[in-house]
Amino acid sequence: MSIQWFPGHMHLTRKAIGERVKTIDVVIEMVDARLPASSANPMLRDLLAQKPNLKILNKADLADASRTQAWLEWYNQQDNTRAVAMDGHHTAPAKAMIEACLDLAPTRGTMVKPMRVLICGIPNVGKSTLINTMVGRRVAKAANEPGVTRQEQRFSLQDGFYLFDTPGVLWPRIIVAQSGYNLAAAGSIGRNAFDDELVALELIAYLQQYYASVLLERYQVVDNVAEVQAMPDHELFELIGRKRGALMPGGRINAQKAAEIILQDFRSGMLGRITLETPAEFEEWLKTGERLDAERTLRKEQYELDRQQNKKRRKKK
Ligand SMILES: Nc1nc2c(ncn2[C@@H]2O[C@H](COP(=O)(O)OP(=O)(O)OP(=O)(O)O)[C@@H](O)[C@H]2O)c(=O)[nH]1
Repeated sequence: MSIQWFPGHMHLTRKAIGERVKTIDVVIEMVDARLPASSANPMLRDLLAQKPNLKILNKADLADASRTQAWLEWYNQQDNTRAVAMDGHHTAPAKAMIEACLDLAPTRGTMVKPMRVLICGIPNVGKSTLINTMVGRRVAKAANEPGVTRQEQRFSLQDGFYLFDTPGVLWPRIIVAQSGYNLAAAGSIGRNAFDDELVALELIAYLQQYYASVLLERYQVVDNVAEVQAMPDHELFELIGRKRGALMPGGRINAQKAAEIILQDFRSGMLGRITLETPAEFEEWLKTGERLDAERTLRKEQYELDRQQNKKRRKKK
């Protein structure tokens, strides 16, 4: 699936982060606990390599608790990195973020040497919500549409602790195919950048494999888990659409409407707590993605070389 969503302001964001990070003590990258690796930003990884890093797995209330635990362990094994999981609407876990930053940069956090923290994350991951929770009132704009945060803002969270907010960012290229589907399923990429039906089918296929009982309970279109697992994904999709009234005149399935119902059920948590990737799974996807990407780059270079040679030949004639 190719994703055509890359607003121009993201180039500016990259530049702004590069500048800002020079005077920053800890960088927080907020990711979506339902898809931690897919919602991380490879561009940030390079920009921020030298700084202590706090990963916030946000929307943990929507994610599978045991998988969240596995991700926290995976991140906490990495150098210079801590990870916490939270629901950005609640104050107590949000405060854990302050503790984790002080742990990562123990010499900062006083009036003389204030802690300067930068919070980054892809659009819609929940940065504004967390800032509003931390500050105790609505200072950052939160919305259920990607890309609402724009200007950099600075917030004082307590004496000697400053939080800088950056505009929403996304990478220019998604190397892992599954990441595109997972981001789309979670609603983290702009509408019209993807095909809802395709995304819903991918989601169903994944749920059949790992969360079949969730599909059984929510939609009750077959009698047991084994039937959910055995059915081709498009047949299950159609049964769900019919059951939920996604029909066109004449009784044909309205695939767009069926897809929207399923995606909305996932996004709102109506399907239950679900995580779309594990650390081991993502490592596999990444290997495949990087191999395909290297092949694509090679093909592109070869094409460019051929083009240059043809041009020279034409000139000689
Ligand atoms: N269930 C749940 N929803 C959350 C959580 N945090 C944020 N949300 C919701 O996610 C949506 C996006 O949150 P924002 O705070 O606007 O996200 P943002 O990262 O500031 O987004 P941009 O402005 O696009 O950069 C809103 O509908 C929030 O209510 C959370 O921990 N759990």
